[in-house]
Amino acid sequence: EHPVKLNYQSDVARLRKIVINSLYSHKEIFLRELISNANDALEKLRITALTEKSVWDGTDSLNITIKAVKDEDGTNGRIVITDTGIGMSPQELSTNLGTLAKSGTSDFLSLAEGQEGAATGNLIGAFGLGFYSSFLVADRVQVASIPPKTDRNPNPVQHVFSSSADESSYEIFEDPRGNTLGRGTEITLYLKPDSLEYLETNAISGLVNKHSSFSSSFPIYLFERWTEEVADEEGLNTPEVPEPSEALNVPSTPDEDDEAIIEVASEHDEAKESVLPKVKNVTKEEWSRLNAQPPLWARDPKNISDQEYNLFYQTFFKDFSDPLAWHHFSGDSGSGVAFKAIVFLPSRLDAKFWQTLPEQKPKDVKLMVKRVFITSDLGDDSLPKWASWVKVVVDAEDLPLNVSRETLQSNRFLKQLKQMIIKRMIQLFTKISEEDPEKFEKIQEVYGSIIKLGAVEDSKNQAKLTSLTRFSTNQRNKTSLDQYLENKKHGQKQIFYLAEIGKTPELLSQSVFIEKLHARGYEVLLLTDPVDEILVSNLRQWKGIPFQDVAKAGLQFGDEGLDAEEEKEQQKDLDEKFKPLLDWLKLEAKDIVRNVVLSNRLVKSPCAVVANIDGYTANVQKILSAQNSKGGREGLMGQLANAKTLEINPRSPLIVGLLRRVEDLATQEDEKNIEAEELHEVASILIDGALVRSGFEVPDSHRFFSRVDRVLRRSLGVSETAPTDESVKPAPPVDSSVPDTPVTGANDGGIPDNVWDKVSLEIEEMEEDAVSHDEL
Ligand SMILES: Nc1ncnc2c1ncn2[C@@H]1O[C@H](COP(=O)(O)OP(=O)(O)OP(=O)(O)O)[C@@H](O)[C@H]1O
Repeated sequence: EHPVKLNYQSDVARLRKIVINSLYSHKEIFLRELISNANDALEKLRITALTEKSVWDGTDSLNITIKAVKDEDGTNGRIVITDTGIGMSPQELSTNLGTLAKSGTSDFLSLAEGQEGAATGNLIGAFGLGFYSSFLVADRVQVASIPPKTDRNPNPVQHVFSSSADESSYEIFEDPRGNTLGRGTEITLYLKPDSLEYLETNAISGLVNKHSSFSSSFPIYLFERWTEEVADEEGLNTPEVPEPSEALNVPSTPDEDDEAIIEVASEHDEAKESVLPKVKNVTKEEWSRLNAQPPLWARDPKNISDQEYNLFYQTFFKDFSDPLAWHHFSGDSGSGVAFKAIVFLPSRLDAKFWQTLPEQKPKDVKLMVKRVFITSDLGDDSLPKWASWVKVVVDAEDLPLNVSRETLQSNRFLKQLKQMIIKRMIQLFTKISEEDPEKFEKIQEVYGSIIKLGAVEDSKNQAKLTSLTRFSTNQRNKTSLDQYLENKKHGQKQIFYLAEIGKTPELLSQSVFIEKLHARGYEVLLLTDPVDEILVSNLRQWKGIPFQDVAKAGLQFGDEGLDAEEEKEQQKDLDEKFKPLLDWLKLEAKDIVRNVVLSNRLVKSPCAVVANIDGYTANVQKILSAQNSKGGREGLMGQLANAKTLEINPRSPLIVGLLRRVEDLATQEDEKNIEAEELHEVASILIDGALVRSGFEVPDSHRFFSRVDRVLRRSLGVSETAPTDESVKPAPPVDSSVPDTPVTGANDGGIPDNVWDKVSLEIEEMEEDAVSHDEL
């Protein structure tokens, strides 16, 4: 049988290129990926054997072996990774390794191709690049494989898949060595000159400990060979181990019992003690078990270092960055199922989390039973959207092992599991908030909005989650609602807040609405996150104290009743004094606001527009008009839009000046017309200015600016009526003809002009042809 040469599917070629070019700094992951494939193949064999006894009778061992082989001259070498798993037929070798069957691959590829190094690393980490990571360290890879005997395939034949890193094709041929494997797959990596460090067994055992001790529940053995000096005494000769077999040779199935070899080593120790021994060099070898430790989650947290957790997390959840925090615990579900679990908070959210929120489903809650992975789909008992990003491993002790999806779904354990994960997440957040302010800041950065979303979504845990929310205020950067209440002033019966989406807290803190509150020392929450205002209107109150939007009517400091009689008198005088201005402004502003009052919230600014209780704040109006532009609800909008009040500041000189002019107006009958026109304009600008200052839009910006222009003219002493010279040069007359030669110079320098010359020459020749044809 001749080798068959086949071309890689184009996606594979692209993926291999990305792997080779951009993952260089992560090249060590090849081993983790190949071990994880071997593990999957063993798992598949075991599961197939449940229904098809002939593939595995349960006696021979299921394991993974790794052997590094140096070339004779020591310059090059290869690593051979073998498993006794399900194996592949020649067709499977071709479809599994020569094509990419995964959905979403093309999307992934186009994403990865637009990114550099580290970013690609993250992407690929999330994607899992499997077999192709071989080419990070190998310039040639050979995969020998043979599936188990079955009724349909009673005489399987071992085949080899062979490919070089720089070729766009691969070969498949019958293994000239025959059926050396019996069953399973053997991958031989011919190492690149820059990857020869992996020929050292220490490097391999280091990597397996680092990345793979938790990625396989099957034993992993490493072939070790070393030279020792032993006493050269008769009868004590240790026979030399034969030299390593030729390429593609298979290591014998490792002895499950390593003890014998250790004994040899102790003999050597004794020998060393003898006086003047004759020594000779003896080559020794053994298969040593690498992943003897139980999986991390099954161990005692006391004996696990942070670094181990980090590495476990990275390997298990394929995330290249460390987790922000974790919680490792064991328990009993209450329905009698004992389990161990670790809840991890990743250090960042998926970039698309918020855009894809409506479809969010957790994909990293991994349910294991007795250390064997069962599912990460909890079906109906899935976590709520706000918590869907959490990464969890749960290992239950006594659910039936081969639970099907149906029985899983109806299992009480899953319902309890969901509650438990949420509970532990909140506990973890709370603990960090109490014990580690620095880390809590990081939590706020990544999960601040998520926690608020949770408080809105999850009514059962609303109080706990709300306690964990933090807000900027006019006085400090981050405050909890409880801290806010601790800081409230005597008599204060409202939690003051101001909301404007997309503004910075710094900008918000300069709003007219908090001028007086700020000057008097009251704290105001500054809400800039879209979910902030949703949360506040959802909560309505915290510990019995209602929230008060300071851009709305109804604001009370709470110490009004404490004012001295004298102050009340003063207020009454002011009301009386400004009555003419208030009445006049009410008429002027009747299309925009429902009322005009003296303000108790302004200090410096002359005026502001405040939404009535039933009206919309500028923030809400913006959201609504964005929605409204897509149709509907105009009537309500219009009606509620002027549910506003114009507040004026009686202490502002501008307002005092305006009062005086309005009073004069009443007395000076003769000049009334011009004067009234001018004042009308001032009032319009003042009202429009108040709207803008308060975050609203002016109803007609064109009119607004022509008024401003007129006032500017007046203050510059320029005639208000002097016309602007509006004459402009008109465009040339209509010309509908199409140029018969392309306009030179119109090609923006992209194509040189002489090319156009040639093109037009050809066009001319063609035209001549056409003419002569007609004449015929
Ligand atoms: N050691 C092996 N034994 C049997 N089949 C294997 C082995 N290694 C790979 N395969 C087959 O080749 C396929 C492709 O492997 P590859 O590593 O590229 O992707 P994957 O394992 O499916 O995905 P991922 O690496 O993201 O988990 C596997 O799905 C499996 O069917």
